[in-house]
Amino acid sequence: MDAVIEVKDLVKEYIIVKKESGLRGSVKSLLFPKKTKFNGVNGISFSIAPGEIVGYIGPNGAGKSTTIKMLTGILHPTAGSIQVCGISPQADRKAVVRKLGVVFGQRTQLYWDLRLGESFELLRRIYQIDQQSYDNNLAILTEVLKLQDFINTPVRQLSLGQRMRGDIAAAMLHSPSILFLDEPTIGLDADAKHAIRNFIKEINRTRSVTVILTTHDLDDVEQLCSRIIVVNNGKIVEDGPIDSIIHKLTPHRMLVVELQEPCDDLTTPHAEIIKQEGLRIWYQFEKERISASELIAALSQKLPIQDISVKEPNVEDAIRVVYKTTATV
Ligand SMILES: Nc1ncnc2c1ncn2[C@@H]1O[C@H](COP(=O)(O)OP(=O)(O)OP(=O)(O)O)[C@@H](O)[C@H]1O
Repeated sequence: MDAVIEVKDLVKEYIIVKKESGLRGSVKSLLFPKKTKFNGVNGISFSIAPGEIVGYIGPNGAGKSTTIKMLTGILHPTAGSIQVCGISPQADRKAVVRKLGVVFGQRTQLYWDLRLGESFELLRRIYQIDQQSYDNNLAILTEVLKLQDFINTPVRQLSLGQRMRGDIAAAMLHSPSILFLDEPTIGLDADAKHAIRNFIKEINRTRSVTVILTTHDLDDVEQLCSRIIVVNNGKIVEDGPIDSIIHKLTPHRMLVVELQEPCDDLTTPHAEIIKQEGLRIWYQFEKERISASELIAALSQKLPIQDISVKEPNVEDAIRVVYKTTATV
């Protein structure tokens, strides 16, 4: 199937002014600024198929927002090419914007002084959405995002969770086929996160909306994304299905053993003890070298075991490995 987003060798160069220390340094930098070039995004390529939910993740300063801003036409790339539904955002931003819904968790596209419903109405006029599809969309969005209790509240009086639901509805009013979400659950309580995650799943399932999500909340990633693209220092360091990235990066599993009574020798040649608290011991083992059941059998021979559990590595364990190994690249 043809990609809805195709990015090739994307580069964004920023010019930064290096400040010298002290008052004299500050004055000197002001009069004779020392400019250096720096690539916030440094040669990124990927393609996204229709209906995918992709987590675009990476540590602070990795280049996520810079990429999203270029995809939505806010920033101009220094080099490389972008196609969104076959259109370049640089060549025809208006046409691309019609295909996109964009939500920046830290900012709002709603109007502070208007009621939420009035903000939507204003966006209807700006986007020139025909009345019937607007009415249909608003009815669905109001129900799924549970907006009815605050649709007549001025935007400035909305709580963060209500405002975020309003912003997501605003981004979906013109029925975009692609939704960019930048930190959509930041600062929200568990209920609001749940509502937003459900909504994302729902629009993806029922309308095949393609979703690109940047987030530091790995629960978002685990619950929503089938694929992750991990960026660091402006480059892609991993791209693929979550399960295979976890499998590749975390060859270890954990066996947690609870003993009936203290024992002198807890060691085994098959696993490493990485933590002990009272009668509870955490053994780390390589899943390629020994299976959990073989390790349990070996330990049962020598230890009086009360209880046992196996902990599988999750996306957080894998991401920690990526960030650690690419921090200084
Ligand atoms: N306008 C700018 N001028 C100069 N440098 C910039 C500018 N915007 C971003 N940068 C730098 O480019 C790099 C990538 O920034 P970007 O905002 O894309 O990161 P990010 O992955 O979105 O980070 P975060 O998770 O903190 O939001 C960072 O080193 C940042 O300091």
